[in-house]
Amino acid sequence: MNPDPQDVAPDPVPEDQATGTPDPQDDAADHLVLEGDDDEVAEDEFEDDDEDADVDDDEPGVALPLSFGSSVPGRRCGLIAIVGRPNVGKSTLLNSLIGQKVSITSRKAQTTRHRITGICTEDDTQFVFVDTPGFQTRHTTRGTAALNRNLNKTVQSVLADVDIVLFLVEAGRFGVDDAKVLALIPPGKPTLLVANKLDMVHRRADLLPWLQQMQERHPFTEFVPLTAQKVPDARRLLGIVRPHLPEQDWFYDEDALTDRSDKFLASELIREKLFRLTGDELPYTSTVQIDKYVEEGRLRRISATIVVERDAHKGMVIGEGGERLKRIGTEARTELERLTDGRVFLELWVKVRSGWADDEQRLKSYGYE
Ligand SMILES: Nc1nc2c(ncn2[C@@H]2O[C@H](COP(=O)(O)OP(=O)(O)OP(=O)(O)O)[C@@H](O)[C@H]2O)c(=O)[nH]1
Repeated sequence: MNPDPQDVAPDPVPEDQATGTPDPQDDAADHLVLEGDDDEVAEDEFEDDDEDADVDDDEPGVALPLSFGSSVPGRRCGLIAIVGRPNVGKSTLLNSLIGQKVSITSRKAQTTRHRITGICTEDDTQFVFVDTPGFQTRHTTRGTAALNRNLNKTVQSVLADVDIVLFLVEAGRFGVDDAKVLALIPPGKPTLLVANKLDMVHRRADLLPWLQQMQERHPFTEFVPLTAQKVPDARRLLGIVRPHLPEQDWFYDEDALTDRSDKFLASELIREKLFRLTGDELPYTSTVQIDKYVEEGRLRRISATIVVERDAHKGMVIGEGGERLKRIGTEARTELERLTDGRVFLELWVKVRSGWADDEQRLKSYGYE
């Protein structure tokens, strides 16, 4: 949804001209556009996205956590990949592992450049699950060999970075699709053989010859039969994974992030920057609405509106000469780029909507039920 043309200044104001003078008369939006490396990226850089010219494709998985090396005694934190052929139960396992936690607070987010699919913090350990593109995609369009090669390369580089791999198969089965995934796991990488859908196996003893064959295929670190749908079963895995994660401080807050949608994540991040950078001045009734969220390859075009209750609040958000709005946008964009491992084009608006918090219709349009 685009901002209502009635409410919005007709011409986008470039970042360096973002106005700091809120219009007291109406709820016209003040507007800021952020793209690429702050001032350095010109609009036309985005024309040739398809060729990924402005995305560093050679290193999708090389970055280490920014907090790499720092350590809090007794704490562990690391990256985990869940891989397996389609339909083997990866999402089910992830859901059972991370449960229903949904709050994000990135107060001390020090993230990897990988796409995070879920985080679980248990006692002294933070488990960070990362996406492996290609195997997470349920319906890939019929690809060319080059595309497949590229996907495989991406998967391999992600797998090279993680601390441990959970290789999911259906207990008692191993087909061509499974073999293709297994072949991508780098030699020497700690890998658990997770035999899922154990509930479908009638006689456990039948698994023994199969297990023997599996051990001949790959030097698995451990064999874990389970039913991913059963939460205690899944969570037993955490204890097995834990010793494989390095001793270092957590990358995220204890109650951090989930696999909520990227759009939700974007609004939460902007909201977080908004409140952090306005301190106690801004009432908590202010909110952020995502008007547009478009993915174009690894570029995301995001348009968001900060909705405040009074003109005075609008001034606080914009700051002198637009400085504060610029900082909110820059910080949100930078973090979104890290989290999505891509480029972000962020457009920010500020609008006054008196009493929006009491207006049911608007609450709905801002994503509150
Ligand atoms: N019986 C049984 N079914 C399971 C189990 N785990 C997952 N399933 C079912 O298997 C199907 C596929 O599960 P998903 O979690 O979507 O599998 P996925 O590997 O994420 O699939 P893709 O997204 O296609 O890669 C779903 O119908 C699940 O309900 C299990 O432990 N037992």
